[in-house]
Amino acid sequence: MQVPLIRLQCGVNSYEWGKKGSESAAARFAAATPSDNLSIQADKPYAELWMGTHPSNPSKDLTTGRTLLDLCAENQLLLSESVASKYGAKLPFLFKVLSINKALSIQAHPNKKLAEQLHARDSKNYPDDNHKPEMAIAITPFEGLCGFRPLGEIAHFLETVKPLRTLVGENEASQFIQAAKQEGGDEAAKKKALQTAFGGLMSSSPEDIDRETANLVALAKSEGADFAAGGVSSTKGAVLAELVTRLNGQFGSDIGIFVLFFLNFVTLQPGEALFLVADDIHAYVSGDIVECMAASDNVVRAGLTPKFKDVSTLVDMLTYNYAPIDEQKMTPTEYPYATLNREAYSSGSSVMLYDPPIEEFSVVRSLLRGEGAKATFDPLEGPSIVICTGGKGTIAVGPTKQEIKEGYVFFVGSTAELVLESAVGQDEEFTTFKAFCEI
Ligand SMILES: NNC(=O)[C@@H](O)[C@H](O)[C@H](O)COP(=O)(O)O
Ligand SMILES: [Zn+2]
Repeated sequence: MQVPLIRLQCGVNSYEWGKKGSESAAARFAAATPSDNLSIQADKPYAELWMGTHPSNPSKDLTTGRTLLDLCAENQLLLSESVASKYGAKLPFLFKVLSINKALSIQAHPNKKLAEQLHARDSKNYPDDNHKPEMAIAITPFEGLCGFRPLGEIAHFLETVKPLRTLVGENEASQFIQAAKQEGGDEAAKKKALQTAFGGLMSSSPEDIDRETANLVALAKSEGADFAAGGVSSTKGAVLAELVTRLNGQFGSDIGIFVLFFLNFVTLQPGEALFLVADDIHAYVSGDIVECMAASDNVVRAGLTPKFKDVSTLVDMLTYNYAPIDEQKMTPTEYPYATLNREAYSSGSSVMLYDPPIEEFSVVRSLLRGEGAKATFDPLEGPSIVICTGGKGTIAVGPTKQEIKEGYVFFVGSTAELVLESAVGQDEEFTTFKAFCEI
């Protein structure tokens, strides 16, 4: 049976935070594939390229115009028996490119049980009954807020940033500081103190938020590097001052600006990654990323957004885990199921695996450097989606070979032996990301 290699036409969402026009990688990548309903407008934001079978923006077979969802429903072998029997006749993951001009919402994604409840209660705002653990891999330098800071850092900010302490509340702040400074101590009590302090912040009135935002921005502008008493080792005062003024410029007076002091500020260089389990609080701030997640579009938001906010649900659902920045990052490993040819080895090409601790997806990034560098992938018992984010080459499955360039997206059916070959110059790179599920 001929295993299919299907060129996909993928949709792009224009959320307000997306980069504008052709500055957006999501727009450029979408425009690389012929489409009768996409013409990039210079002043329009293009936030997310969606690759997959999610019904909100299903990818289509470029040749026939049929959705990948329909093709998988018709022939579950495209997914493999094991994947289709566990996840149904659709991809278990949703694969995206995000191009971020201004901060995404302060958000978390509900776990499976909560997703079912929210979907049953409010399917308009919660379109799926599925969890949404997600992984982000930087294509360009990326900034994000991910997970609660170590408690000592939050205590430092409550002691040194008066507008923050005012919004949290004097009692909640001092109880938190006391709990945070206890050596050892009861972990559950510390998380409870964190939830009380964070809940105090998030229940601030609009008048208080307006007043204290003005005070916070004035301090950030006047104190600069001395802001927040110089900050903490992971986020210096000058960085915080710049972030406060930047977010204020993007959103005006907003409780999300104060959440900065509770969450780790993470920067990723291209190829670095982070993984967020369900119920982990985060807000991406800038950069272009590849993102992969379980098949769901459930977002619980609480700030930095014009969209529907559900603050009480967010405060109640969070794990209140806290950890240093490095524990938020993922370390890729060499992918053992790809064979590089001599050109690829000698040019320093790489095939790296990003493998989060969940079943629905993993991602492989291939960097093939110079003409003729080639990677041959062992067949997978499951579906894959491949996107080229830089350079050009060919993609082949058995006797079927096609050209692939920046922005091209392909679906690769189960049990395919996939071959990627570079067609770039000596010192250039042919970069692809492949999301897949194999159980
Ligand atoms: N962390 N990234 C994600 O979860 C993306 O997949 C979501 O689609 C975005 O968060 C959506 O952000 P807004 O709701 O527009 O603020
Ligand atoms: Zn998210």
